[in-house]
Amino acid sequence: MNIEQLIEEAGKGREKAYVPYSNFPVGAALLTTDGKVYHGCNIENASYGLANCAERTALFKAVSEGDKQFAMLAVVADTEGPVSPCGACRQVIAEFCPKDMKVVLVNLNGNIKEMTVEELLPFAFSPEDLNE
Ligand SMILES: O=c1ccn([C@H]2C[C@H](O)[C@@H](CO)O2)c(=O)[nH]1
Ligand SMILES: [Zn+2]
Repeated sequence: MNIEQLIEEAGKGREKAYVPYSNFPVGAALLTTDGKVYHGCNIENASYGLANCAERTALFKAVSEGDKQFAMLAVVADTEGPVSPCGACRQVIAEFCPKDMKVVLVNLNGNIKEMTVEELLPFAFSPEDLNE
């Protein structure tokens, strides 16, 4: 699975978005090291603050199925430039994904920004910080 293919999968995730409040669908596709793809979409709620982003949906789906070895994440939304994941998602991405893993951020016009997990959240608070 290459970058372009994973971007296409993120688009499929976006089609499932439940966004009656923001009308801002976001899609994600999370590739495992053994080649499986988990799709994610944002899922909103009448209690607005309970919205779950596409990135966290994909990650939580994977972790809940026992997959925790990730190779790449793609995220797509209809933004002016490449979509920028929120702070909560950056923290969750940093929890589960290697620092040097590629995160591919795109919009519907084909603008692509490739970053690493560490670039997305420098100096992250991480599981190792809890070890004495
Ligand atoms: O990277 C992002 C940014 C925003 N959202 C969602 C949250 C909310 O449902 C909507 C508007 O913020 O977009 C995502 O899913 N991912
Ligand atoms: Zn988010």
